[in-house]
Amino acid sequence: MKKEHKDAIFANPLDKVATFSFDDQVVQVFPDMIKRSVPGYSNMIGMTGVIAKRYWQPGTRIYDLGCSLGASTLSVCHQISDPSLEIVALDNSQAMIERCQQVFAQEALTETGEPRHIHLACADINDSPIENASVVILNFTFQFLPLETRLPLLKRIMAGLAPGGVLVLSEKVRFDEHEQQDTLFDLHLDFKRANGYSELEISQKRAALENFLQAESFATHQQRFAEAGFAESCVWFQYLNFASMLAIKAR
Ligand SMILES: Nc1ncnc2c1ncn2[C@@H]1O[C@H](C[S@+](CC[C@H]([NH3+])C(=O)[O-])CC(=O)[O-])[C@@H](O)[C@H]1O
Ligand SMILES: O=C(O)C(=O)Cc1ccccc1
Repeated sequence: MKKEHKDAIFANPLDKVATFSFDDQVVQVFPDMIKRSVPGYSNMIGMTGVIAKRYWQPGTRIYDLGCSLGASTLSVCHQISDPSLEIVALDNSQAMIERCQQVFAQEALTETGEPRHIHLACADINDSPIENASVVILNFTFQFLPLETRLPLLKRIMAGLAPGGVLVLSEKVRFDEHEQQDTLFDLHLDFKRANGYSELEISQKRAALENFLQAESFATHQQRFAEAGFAESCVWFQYLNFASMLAIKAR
């Protein structure tokens, strides 16, 4: 395994903070960055595999949309040992896909050491077919999609899911009540400080994410799930302003 590098991307003053990009530099430090930035990340990833095990229907696929370095796919592989399982893992960052390919070659193996059936591709999830799925995972990806593409994507996911299938959606969320928003937002900054990020790193990253990561409220997510045709949705995890939801298609 390649050594995991510490995230210091925003540690030095930048003349101009460019919009965040999932480039080579981010790929190098991504596991460290996401663990130190997203409260509850490991819990949500770990439980994603457990949820997948309950909802996966043999003969159908699992989709990991915005797979980055494949953490959700690996969680699924740890929980579902059936070698017939087919996973489609997509990301539109070529740098992520190249590194993810190495991770899967080393870690995504069956009990007998064979490679798992994973279709890994560099693709925009907004123009990729979603077919014959029983589990669709969007772990911290939906928040980066342009707002107007969010409902159309959920409708395509709904259409590609088998009856009784599930969507796992993990996101940064925002709150309509100002006090709650301020409290949980400030505590997230404290979470980052406690994980060793400096004020400069925090403020430069915040500038880089402005208008790029657009968090929405639980109410907005719930309304959209219903509009896309999901029979049921719920929040199954929340840690500060990060949460994971399930949306289930009727049987
Ligand atoms: N339109 C798009 N099409 C495909 N990929 C996209 C698109 N937009 C963004 N991405 C990809 O979505 C990923 C988001 S990271 C996901 C973490 C992973 N799920 C994890 O649980 O470890 C979360 C984060 O960095 O906060 C990046 O790899 C982008 O390239
Ligand atoms: O760092 C933040 O403030 C976040 O919202 C999470 C995040 C984590 C990794 C890449 C981009 C955003």
